[in-house]
Amino acid sequence: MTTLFDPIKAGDLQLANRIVMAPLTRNRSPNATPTELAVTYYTQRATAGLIVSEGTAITQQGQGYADVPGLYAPEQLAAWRKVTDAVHAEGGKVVAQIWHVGRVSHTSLQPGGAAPVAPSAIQAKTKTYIIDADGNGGFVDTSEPRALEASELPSIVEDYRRAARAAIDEAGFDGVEIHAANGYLLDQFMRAGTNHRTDEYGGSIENRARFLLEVVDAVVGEIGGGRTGIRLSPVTPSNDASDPEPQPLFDYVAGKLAPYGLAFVHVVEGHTGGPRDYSQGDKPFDYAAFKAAYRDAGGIGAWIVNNGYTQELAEDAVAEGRADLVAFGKPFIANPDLVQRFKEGAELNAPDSASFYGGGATGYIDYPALV
Ligand SMILES: C=C(C(=O)O)c1ccccc1
Repeated sequence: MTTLFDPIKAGDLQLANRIVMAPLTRNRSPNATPTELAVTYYTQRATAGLIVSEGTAITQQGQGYADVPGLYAPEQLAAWRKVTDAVHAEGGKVVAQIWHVGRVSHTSLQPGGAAPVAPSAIQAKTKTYIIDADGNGGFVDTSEPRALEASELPSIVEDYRRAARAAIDEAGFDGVEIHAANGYLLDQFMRAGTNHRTDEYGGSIENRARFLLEVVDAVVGEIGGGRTGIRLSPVTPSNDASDPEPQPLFDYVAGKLAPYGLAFVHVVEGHTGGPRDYSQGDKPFDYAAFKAAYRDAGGIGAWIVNNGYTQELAEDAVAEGRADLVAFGKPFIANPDLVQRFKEGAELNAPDSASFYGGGATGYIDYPALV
Protein backbone atom coordinates (compact mmCIF):
# COMPACT_ATOMS: atom_id res chain seq x y z
CA MET A 1 0.00 0.00 0.00
CA THR A 2 1.38 3.41 -0.98
CA THR A 3 2.13 5.75 1.92
CA LEU A 4 3.01 9.43 2.25
CA PHE A 5 6.63 8.46 2.86
CA ASP A 6 7.17 6.55 -0.38
CA PRO A 7 9.33 8.28 -2.99
CA ILE A 8 7.82 9.17 -6.36
CA LYS A 9 9.07 10.45 -9.71
CA ALA A 10 6.90 13.29 -10.98
CA GLY A 11 8.07 14.05 -14.50
CA ASP A 12 11.78 14.86 -14.18
CA LEU A 13 11.40 15.45 -10.42
CA GLN A 14 12.59 12.63 -8.17
CA LEU A 15 10.79 13.26 -4.88
CA ALA A 16 11.66 11.69 -1.54
CA ASN A 17 8.05 11.54 -0.29
CA ARG A 18 4.46 12.46 -1.16
CA ILE A 19 4.21 15.46 1.16
CA VAL A 20 4.17 18.78 -0.72
CA MET A 21 4.60 22.27 0.74
CA ALA A 22 1.77 24.23 -0.89
CA PRO A 23 2.41 27.70 -2.37
CA LEU A 24 2.01 30.22 0.45
CA THR A 25 2.02 33.97 -0.01
CA ARG A 26 3.81 35.59 2.93
CA ASN A 27 4.34 39.20 1.73
CA ARG A 28 7.94 39.33 2.96
CA SER A 29 9.75 40.27 -0.26
CA PRO A 30 10.26 44.06 -0.32
CA ASN A 31 10.85 45.34 -3.86
CA ALA A 32 9.66 41.89 -5.00
CA THR A 33 12.97 40.45 -3.80
CA PRO A 34 13.19 37.54 -1.34
CA THR A 35 15.37 38.27 1.68
CA GLU A 36 17.79 36.14 3.70
CA LEU A 37 14.82 35.21 5.89
CA ALA A 38 13.35 33.40 2.88
CA VAL A 39 16.52 31.32 2.61
CA THR A 40 16.04 30.17 6.20
CA TYR A 41 12.27 29.70 5.82
CA TYR A 42 12.46 27.44 2.78
CA THR A 43 15.56 25.56 3.98
CA GLN A 44 13.80 24.74 7.26
CA ARG A 45 11.09 23.03 5.17
CA ALA A 46 13.37 21.24 2.70
CA THR A 47 12.36 17.76 3.90
CA ALA A 48 9.08 18.22 2.01
CA GLY A 49 8.98 15.87 -0.97
CA LEU A 50 8.41 19.00 -3.04
CA ILE A 51 8.25 22.68 -2.14
CA VAL A 52 6.05 24.87 -4.34
CA SER A 53 7.23 28.43 -3.83
CA GLU A 54 4.87 31.24 -2.94
CA GLY A 55 3.27 32.88 -5.95
CA THR A 56 5.98 34.71 -7.86
CA ALA A 57 5.06 37.40 -10.37
CA ILE A 58 6.24 36.98 -13.97
CA THR A 59 6.19 40.77 -14.50
CA GLN A 60 5.24 43.89 -12.57
CA GLN A 61 1.92 43.80 -14.44
CA GLY A 62 1.44 40.37 -12.90
CA GLN A 63 2.01 41.69 -9.38
CA GLY A 64 -1.08 42.02 -7.23
CA TYR A 65 0.00 42.46 -3.63
CA ALA A 66 2.68 44.39 -1.77
CA ASP A 67 5.92 42.56 -1.04
CA VAL A 68 5.32 39.43 -3.08
CA PRO A 69 8.38 38.20 -5.02
CA GLY A 70 9.07 38.39 -8.70
CA LEU A 71 11.04 36.50 -11.34
CA TYR A 72 11.53 39.41 -13.71
CA ALA A 73 14.57 41.35 -12.43
CA PRO A 74 18.19 40.25 -11.88
CA GLU A 75 18.16 40.98 -8.15
CA GLN A 76 15.02 38.87 -7.72
CA LEU A 77 16.54 35.94 -9.61
CA ALA A 78 19.78 36.21 -7.63
CA ALA A 79 17.83 36.23 -4.36
CA TRP A 80 15.85 33.17 -5.40
CA ARG A 81 19.12 31.44 -6.34
CA LYS A 82 20.24 31.70 -2.71
CA VAL A 83 16.99 30.02 -1.67
CA THR A 84 17.20 27.17 -4.16
CA ASP A 85 20.89 26.54 -3.52
CA ALA A 86 20.19 26.25 0.21
CA VAL A 87 17.17 23.96 -0.32
CA HIS A 88 19.22 21.77 -2.66
CA ALA A 89 22.07 21.62 -0.13
CA GLU A 90 19.53 20.05 2.24
CA GLY A 91 18.45 17.56 -0.44
CA GLY A 92 15.16 19.33 -1.13
CA LYS A 93 13.30 19.96 -4.39
CA VAL A 94 11.60 23.27 -5.11
CA VAL A 95 9.59 24.65 -8.03
CA ALA A 96 8.60 28.26 -8.64
CA GLN A 97 4.90 29.09 -8.85
CA ILE A 98 4.81 31.51 -11.81
CA TRP A 99 1.94 33.93 -11.35
CA HIS A 100 0.02 36.71 -13.08
CA VAL A 101 -2.77 38.11 -10.93
CA GLY A 102 -4.76 39.72 -13.74
CA ARG A 103 -7.44 41.91 -12.19
CA VAL A 104 -6.52 41.13 -8.57
CA SER A 105 -4.25 44.13 -8.24
CA HIS A 106 -4.19 47.86 -7.57
CA THR A 107 -3.08 50.80 -9.71
CA SER A 108 -0.40 51.64 -7.11
CA LEU A 109 1.28 48.30 -7.87
CA GLN A 110 0.98 48.52 -11.66
CA PRO A 111 3.57 49.96 -14.07
CA GLY A 112 2.92 53.71 -14.34
CA GLY A 113 -0.11 53.43 -12.07
CA ALA A 114 -2.07 51.76 -14.89
CA ALA A 115 -5.24 49.77 -14.47
CA PRO A 116 -4.73 46.04 -13.86
CA VAL A 117 -5.46 43.82 -16.86
CA ALA A 118 -8.04 41.07 -17.23
CA PRO A 119 -10.03 39.17 -19.86
CA SER A 120 -12.90 41.61 -19.27
CA ALA A 121 -13.31 44.93 -17.49
CA ILE A 122 -15.08 43.42 -14.48
CA GLN A 123 -13.86 44.60 -11.08
CA ALA A 124 -13.19 41.82 -8.59
CA LYS A 125 -15.24 41.99 -5.41
CA THR A 126 -12.16 41.45 -3.32
CA LYS A 127 -9.34 43.33 -1.64
CA THR A 128 -5.60 43.37 -2.04
CA TYR A 129 -2.79 44.38 0.30
CA ILE A 130 -0.76 47.48 -0.49
CA ILE A 131 1.76 49.62 1.38
CA ASP A 132 1.12 53.36 1.12
CA ALA A 133 3.67 56.16 0.71
CA ASP A 134 4.01 56.41 4.49
CA GLY A 135 4.91 52.73 4.66
CA ASN A 136 1.59 51.71 6.18
CA GLY A 137 0.19 48.40 4.97
CA GLY A 138 -3.49 47.80 4.49
CA PHE A 139 -6.19 46.03 2.52
CA VAL A 140 -7.91 48.06 -0.22
CA ASP A 141 -10.41 47.28 -2.95
CA THR A 142 -8.81 45.98 -6.10
CA SER A 143 -8.79 48.51 -8.92
CA GLU A 144 -11.14 48.30 -11.89
CA PRO A 145 -9.29 46.37 -14.62
CA ARG A 146 -9.14 47.02 -18.33
CA ALA A 147 -9.86 44.27 -20.83
CA LEU A 148 -6.77 42.96 -22.60
CA GLU A 149 -6.68 43.26 -26.37
CA ALA A 150 -6.16 39.88 -28.06
CA SER A 151 -3.04 41.43 -29.61
CA GLU A 152 -1.53 41.79 -26.10
CA LEU A 153 -1.80 38.10 -25.23
CA PRO A 154 1.26 36.80 -27.12
CA SER A 155 3.39 39.21 -25.09
CA ILE A 156 2.04 37.80 -21.83
CA VAL A 157 2.61 34.27 -23.09
CA GLU A 158 6.21 35.32 -23.74
CA ASP A 159 6.40 36.67 -20.17
CA TYR A 160 5.44 33.22 -18.84
CA ARG A 161 7.96 31.54 -21.13
CA ARG A 162 10.75 33.89 -20.13
CA ALA A 163 9.94 33.50 -16.42
CA ALA A 164 9.99 29.71 -16.72
CA ARG A 165 13.39 29.78 -18.40
CA ALA A 166 14.76 32.23 -15.83
CA ALA A 167 13.37 30.16 -12.97
CA ILE A 168 15.44 27.19 -14.14
CA ASP A 169 18.59 28.84 -15.50
CA GLU A 170 18.99 31.90 -13.27
CA ALA A 171 17.08 31.15 -10.10
CA GLY A 172 17.97 27.45 -9.91
CA PHE A 173 14.47 26.03 -9.44
CA ASP A 174 13.85 22.38 -10.30
CA GLY A 175 10.78 23.35 -12.30
CA VAL A 176 7.75 25.60 -12.31
CA GLU A 177 4.10 25.42 -11.35
CA ILE A 178 1.88 27.48 -13.62
CA HIS A 179 -0.59 29.28 -11.35
CA ALA A 180 -3.92 28.76 -13.09
CA ALA A 181 -6.01 28.74 -9.89
CA ASN A 182 -7.69 30.96 -7.32
CA GLY A 183 -9.24 33.57 -9.58
CA TYR A 184 -6.01 34.96 -11.04
CA LEU A 185 -5.36 35.76 -14.68
CA LEU A 186 -5.46 32.29 -16.24
CA ASP A 187 -8.43 31.28 -14.08
CA GLN A 188 -10.14 34.57 -15.01
CA PHE A 189 -9.94 33.59 -18.66
CA MET A 190 -11.25 30.07 -18.05
CA ARG A 191 -14.26 30.89 -15.90
CA ALA A 192 -17.43 32.47 -17.27
CA GLY A 193 -17.95 34.79 -14.32
CA THR A 194 -14.83 36.75 -15.22
CA ASN A 195 -14.58 36.23 -18.99
CA HIS A 196 -17.24 38.01 -21.05
CA ARG A 197 -15.16 38.26 -24.19
CA THR A 198 -16.75 37.83 -27.60
CA ASP A 199 -13.55 37.04 -29.51
CA GLU A 200 -11.70 33.71 -29.85
CA TYR A 201 -10.75 33.87 -26.16
CA GLY A 202 -14.30 34.07 -24.84
CA GLY A 203 -17.68 32.36 -24.97
CA SER A 204 -17.23 28.60 -25.50
CA ILE A 205 -15.23 26.38 -23.16
CA GLU A 206 -12.67 25.89 -25.93
CA ASN A 207 -12.24 29.63 -26.32
CA ARG A 208 -12.02 30.33 -22.58
CA ALA A 209 -9.35 27.65 -22.16
CA ARG A 210 -7.37 28.89 -25.16
CA PHE A 211 -5.11 31.36 -23.34
CA LEU A 212 -4.26 28.86 -20.59
CA LEU A 213 -3.25 26.28 -23.19
CA GLU A 214 -1.16 28.83 -25.10
CA VAL A 215 0.74 29.50 -21.87
CA VAL A 216 1.16 25.79 -21.12
CA ASP A 217 2.37 25.19 -24.66
CA ALA A 218 4.97 27.95 -24.39
CA VAL A 219 6.26 26.94 -20.96
CA VAL A 220 6.47 23.23 -21.84
CA GLY A 221 8.10 24.13 -25.14
CA GLU A 222 10.72 26.13 -23.23
CA ILE A 223 11.58 23.93 -20.24
CA GLY A 224 9.89 20.60 -20.97
CA GLY A 225 6.75 19.01 -19.53
CA GLY A 226 8.78 17.04 -17.02
CA ARG A 227 9.66 20.24 -15.19
CA THR A 228 6.25 21.86 -15.52
CA GLY A 229 3.27 21.53 -13.22
CA ILE A 230 -0.02 23.39 -13.07
CA ARG A 231 -2.35 24.43 -10.25
CA LEU A 232 -6.12 24.46 -10.84
CA SER A 233 -9.05 25.23 -8.52
CA PRO A 234 -12.26 24.15 -10.28
CA VAL A 235 -14.80 25.57 -7.85
CA THR A 236 -13.07 28.05 -5.58
CA PRO A 237 -14.78 31.43 -5.17
CA SER A 238 -11.43 33.01 -4.27
CA ASN A 239 -11.02 36.51 -5.68
CA ASP A 240 -14.63 36.52 -6.85
CA ALA A 241 -14.08 33.70 -9.35
CA SER A 242 -17.02 31.63 -10.56
CA ASP A 243 -18.33 29.41 -13.31
CA PRO A 244 -21.83 27.87 -13.41
CA GLU A 245 -20.61 24.67 -15.08
CA PRO A 246 -17.16 23.79 -13.72
CA GLN A 247 -17.28 20.07 -14.57
CA PRO A 248 -17.37 20.29 -18.39
CA LEU A 249 -14.92 23.18 -18.30
CA PHE A 250 -12.28 21.45 -16.20
CA ASP A 251 -12.81 18.02 -17.72
CA TYR A 252 -12.09 19.67 -21.08
CA VAL A 253 -8.99 21.38 -19.70
CA ALA A 254 -7.80 18.08 -18.22
CA GLY A 255 -8.08 16.39 -21.60
CA LYS A 256 -6.17 19.17 -23.34
CA LEU A 257 -3.40 19.13 -20.70
CA ALA A 258 -2.86 15.38 -21.04
CA PRO A 259 -0.53 15.40 -24.09
CA TYR A 260 1.99 17.78 -22.47
CA GLY A 261 3.74 15.21 -20.26
CA LEU A 262 3.39 17.48 -17.22
CA ALA A 263 5.24 16.61 -14.03
CA PHE A 264 2.10 17.21 -11.98
CA VAL A 265 -1.42 18.56 -11.81
CA HIS A 266 -2.13 20.28 -8.48
CA VAL A 267 -5.83 20.52 -7.61
CA VAL A 268 -7.34 22.77 -4.94
CA GLU A 269 -10.48 20.99 -3.76
CA GLY A 270 -13.39 23.22 -2.74
CA HIS A 271 -12.93 26.75 -1.42
CA THR A 272 -9.22 27.61 -1.18
CA GLY A 273 -8.50 27.87 2.53
CA GLY A 274 -12.13 27.03 3.24
CA PRO A 275 -14.51 24.05 3.08
CA ARG A 276 -13.33 21.20 0.89
CA ASP A 277 -16.91 20.29 -0.02
CA TYR A 278 -17.67 23.78 -1.33
CA SER A 279 -18.82 23.70 -4.95
CA GLN A 280 -20.26 25.92 -7.70
CA GLY A 281 -22.93 24.99 -10.21
CA ASP A 282 -25.94 22.72 -9.74
CA LYS A 283 -24.06 19.64 -8.48
CA PRO A 284 -20.95 18.84 -6.48
CA PHE A 285 -17.73 18.79 -8.47
CA ASP A 286 -16.59 15.25 -9.27
CA TYR A 287 -12.82 15.20 -8.65
CA ALA A 288 -12.53 11.52 -9.60
CA ALA A 289 -14.10 12.28 -13.00
CA PHE A 290 -11.73 15.23 -13.40
CA LYS A 291 -8.70 13.02 -12.70
CA ALA A 292 -10.11 10.30 -14.97
CA ALA A 293 -10.55 12.82 -17.80
CA TYR A 294 -6.83 13.57 -17.50
CA ARG A 295 -5.70 9.95 -17.24
CA ASP A 296 -8.08 8.68 -19.93
CA ALA A 297 -6.62 11.24 -22.34
CA GLY A 298 -3.13 9.92 -21.60
CA GLY A 299 -2.14 12.33 -18.85
CA ILE A 300 0.81 10.93 -16.85
CA GLY A 301 1.50 13.78 -14.46
CA ALA A 302 1.45 13.12 -10.73
CA TRP A 303 -1.88 14.14 -9.15
CA ILE A 304 -1.50 16.49 -6.17
CA VAL A 305 -4.53 17.30 -4.03
CA ASN A 306 -4.78 20.20 -1.60
CA ASN A 307 -6.95 22.11 0.81
CA GLY A 308 -7.59 21.26 4.41
CA TYR A 309 -6.03 17.81 4.37
CA THR A 310 -5.04 16.22 7.64
CA GLN A 311 -2.41 13.50 7.82
CA GLU A 312 -5.15 10.89 8.03
CA LEU A 313 -7.10 12.25 5.07
CA ALA A 314 -3.88 12.44 3.09
CA GLU A 315 -2.86 8.88 3.93
CA ASP A 316 -6.26 7.63 2.81
CA ALA A 317 -6.18 9.63 -0.44
CA VAL A 318 -2.75 8.24 -1.37
CA ALA A 319 -3.49 4.68 -0.20
CA GLU A 320 -6.75 4.63 -2.19
CA GLY A 321 -5.13 6.07 -5.32
CA ARG A 322 -7.18 9.27 -5.37
CA ALA A 323 -3.94 11.23 -5.21
CA ASP A 324 -0.24 10.65 -5.75
CA LEU A 325 0.81 13.49 -3.42
CA VAL A 326 -0.89 15.84 -0.97
CA ALA A 327 -0.03 19.51 -0.49
CA PHE A 328 -0.21 21.15 2.95
CA GLY A 329 -0.27 24.90 3.51
CA LYS A 330 -0.90 26.12 7.04
CA PRO A 331 0.61 22.95 8.60
CA PHE A 332 3.90 23.78 6.83
CA ILE A 333 3.79 27.38 7.99
CA ALA A 334 3.76 26.21 11.60
CA ASN A 335 5.76 22.99 11.26
CA PRO A 336 9.02 23.23 9.32
CA ASP A 337 9.58 19.53 10.08
CA LEU A 338 6.07 18.43 9.14
CA VAL A 339 7.36 15.28 7.45
CA GLN A 340 9.13 14.16 10.64
CA ARG A 341 6.12 15.01 12.76
CA PHE A 342 3.89 12.93 10.47
CA LYS A 343 6.37 10.05 10.66
CA GLU A 344 6.46 10.18 14.45
CA GLY A 345 2.80 11.02 14.94
CA ALA A 346 3.98 14.06 16.86
CA GLU A 347 1.75 16.93 17.86
CA LEU A 348 1.66 19.83 15.41
CA ASN A 349 2.38 23.46 16.21
CA ALA A 350 -0.68 25.66 15.69
CA PRO A 351 -0.26 28.36 13.03
CA ASP A 352 -0.56 32.00 14.07
CA SER A 353 -2.75 33.61 11.39
CA ALA A 354 -1.84 37.11 12.60
CA SER A 355 1.66 36.64 11.14
CA PHE A 356 0.73 34.88 7.88
CA TYR A 357 1.08 38.02 5.76
CA GLY A 358 3.79 40.66 6.13
CA GLY A 359 6.26 41.23 8.95
CA GLY A 360 9.61 39.62 9.57
CA ALA A 361 11.04 36.62 11.39
CA THR A 362 8.16 36.24 13.84
CA GLY A 363 5.70 33.68 12.54
CA TYR A 364 8.01 32.99 9.62
CA ILE A 365 11.22 31.28 10.73
CA ASP A 366 10.64 30.95 14.48
CA TYR A 367 8.26 27.99 14.64
CA PRO A 368 10.00 25.26 16.69
CA ALA A 369 11.08 21.96 15.20
CA LEU A 370 10.96 18.75 17.22
CA VAL A 371 13.93 18.39 19.54
C1 LIG B 1 -1.20 33.45 -4.32
C2 LIG B 1 -2.28 33.35 -3.59
C3 LIG B 1 -3.30 32.33 -3.94
O1 LIG B 1 -3.03 31.47 -4.81
O2 LIG B 1 -4.40 32.35 -3.36
C4 LIG B 1 -2.52 34.22 -2.39
C5 LIG B 1 -2.31 35.59 -2.49
C6 LIG B 1 -2.52 36.39 -1.37
C7 LIG B 1 -2.93 35.83 -0.16
C8 LIG B 1 -3.14 34.45 -0.08
C9 LIG B 1 -2.95 33.64 -1.20
